[in-house]
Amino acid sequence: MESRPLLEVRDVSMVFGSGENAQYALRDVDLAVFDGEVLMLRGPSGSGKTTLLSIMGGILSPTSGDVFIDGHAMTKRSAAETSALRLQYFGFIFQDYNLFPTLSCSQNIQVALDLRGVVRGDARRIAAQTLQEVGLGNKQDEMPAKLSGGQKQRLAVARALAGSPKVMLADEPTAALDSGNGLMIMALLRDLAHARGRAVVVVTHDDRIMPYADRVVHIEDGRIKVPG
Ligand SMILES: Nc1ncnc2c1ncn2[C@@H]1O[C@H](COP(=O)(O)OP(=O)(O)OP(=O)(O)O)[C@@H](O)[C@H]1O
Repeated sequence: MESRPLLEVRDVSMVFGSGENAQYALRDVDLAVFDGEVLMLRGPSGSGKTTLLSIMGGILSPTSGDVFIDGHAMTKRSAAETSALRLQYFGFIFQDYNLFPTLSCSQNIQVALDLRGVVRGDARRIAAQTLQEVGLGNKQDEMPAKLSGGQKQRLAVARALAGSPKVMLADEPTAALDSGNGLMIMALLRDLAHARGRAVVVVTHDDRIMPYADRVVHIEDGRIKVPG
């Protein structure tokens, strides 16, 4: 039944340091992610989850192995080519929001669209629309400092959504939020996967959001743990 994965990690290993200080963060990892699913990555601290997420999105280049997005190799490319694929296919959400503090909510989204070559009038319109979608329609000109934690994360989600990513990668997106806000963020991400057929990968320690997972992958000591 399953078609070609949207994102595929093939035999990826990642070593930090060299010689006596070499440390394997990931070993021989294979993972396929399909459109329409929310995949959660779990595992103890230091097991390699963030490293894997960063490699999936082309933020880090693996020591060996390959990553494919929609059939395109992300690895063994120039930094400029990887960056272009990253912009075209991925959205990112982080625990600490990573907003631009000196820009308004709308401008935070518009700069992300500007990077993708969207012209200013369109960027303003898309920003307004995505803010509406995450329930911040009345905060367009507000500065991020004036928002609550939940609102800041919704703005970060809106910024990532605005680029219409095929894959959303989220690193502990609910860790700093109370339950209500955490569940609201997950509802937005699940809707992205289920209603719009995108893939969502979430690194999390947060038991409260586990009901939102379509699939859970466990990582230990840099390896995918096979169930059973
Ligand atoms: N830039 C780096 N330089 C050196 N070692 C690193 C680097 N990034 C990660 N590591 C090491 O790689 C291993 C995996 O780290 P990673 O952050 O991927 O784990 P994690 O599962 O996301 O942990 P946590 O749940 O605590 O965020 C750890 O031993 C970490 O110390």
